Amino acid sequence: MPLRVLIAGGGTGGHVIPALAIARELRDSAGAEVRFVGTARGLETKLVPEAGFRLELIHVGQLKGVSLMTRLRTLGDLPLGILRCMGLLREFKPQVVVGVGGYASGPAMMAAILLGIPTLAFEPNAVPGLANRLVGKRVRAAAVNFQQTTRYFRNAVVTGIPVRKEFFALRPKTSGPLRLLVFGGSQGARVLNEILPKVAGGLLTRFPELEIVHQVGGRNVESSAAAYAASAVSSDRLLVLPYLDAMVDAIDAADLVVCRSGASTVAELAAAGKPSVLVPFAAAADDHQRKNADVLVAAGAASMITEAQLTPERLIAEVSALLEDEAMRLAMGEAARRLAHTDAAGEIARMCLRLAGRA
Ligand SMILES: CC(=O)N[C@H]1[C@@H](OP(=O)(O)OP(=O)(O)OC[C@H]2O[C@@H](n3ccc(=O)[nH]c3=O)[C@H](O)[C@@H]2O)O[C@H](CO)[C@@H](O)[C@@H]1O
Repeated sequence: MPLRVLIAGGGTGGHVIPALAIARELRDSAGAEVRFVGTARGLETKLVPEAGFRLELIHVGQLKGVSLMTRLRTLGDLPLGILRCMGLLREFKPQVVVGVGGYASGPAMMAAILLGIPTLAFEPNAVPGLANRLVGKRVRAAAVNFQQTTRYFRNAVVTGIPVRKEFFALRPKTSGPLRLLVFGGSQGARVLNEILPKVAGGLLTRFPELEIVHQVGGRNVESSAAAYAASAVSSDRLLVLPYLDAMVDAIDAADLVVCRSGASTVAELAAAGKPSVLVPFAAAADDHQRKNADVLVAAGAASMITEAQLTPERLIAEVSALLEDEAMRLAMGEAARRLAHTDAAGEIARMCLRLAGRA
């Protein structure tokens, strides 16, 4: 009988993308049948079917950044969400349930715990989000990215973050046109969208070979185009995009990346061995993007500009210094690569097999 694994959670790319790396590994190396549980408003509705996995939807309201009424309603709906997950579990009969954090993760993990199905939590950030904090001490095992995170869980192992295998195959870039890649998280980043139009013109003039590719987020294409127009930046060496579907290719083609320091993003930069200028999202819970960035900076793999320090002058200075210095970029890329966890997906898949008694 094939191994069956249910992966629960989603919301942003930061939850869904590592979940897909785990799912592919379970399918390809263990022949497992993997299904997902998510909610209709998460990025899973796009990415999971595209990757060829089945997605079940449950209704879970929001708890963070919403009114008290909405929070109460979300809590009131929780038992129904758990019941619906228990129904899904009885039907699919997985031997393991993996919770990756985000909306659907909490009810699905609670349902699995109530039914006595082995659970594994995955937590990419230094301090777990709400869903994982609630179930942390009741899961059978957990896979985390930081040593300090192990204390929130039972049987936690530092595996690192699973990223798409293709990132590891990228080689340092030493030819082709000079390219700067700028992106926010899966939704873009407002501070980058505001500052790039103020620095792009100067950079394009200073580096006549330079191309800039800027991912602004699905909802921000028009406002960003207007901001570039207002700054009189118009060039066939500037490309503004809503979302990068082919992130591996985009990173491969870049000499330097300016981006946020979400957990998967920094794991991918490490796997790809790519130098970067990181601008942590200051409002992230427990300032966790800063912690993610600190790890790369301490290793000489990236430079960091906090939002408080972010000015056009500072950004131009950091980016120009790196665009001018290929040796420095290559050294940073090598340092990044040394931080990569090369087998996180494999380790997590083997943890699932052990929990299912298949090791
Ligand atoms: C604003 C916020 O709360 N962000 C959180 C969210 O970020 P976010 O969802 O941005 O998370 P990550 O940086 O972890 O991952 C983004 C993922 O989206 C991919 N990508 C991004 C842009 C694009 O155009 N195309 C594309 O494929 C990246 O390659 C990466 O795999 O979850 C992360 C993991 O819990 C947290 O560390 C972040 O702090």
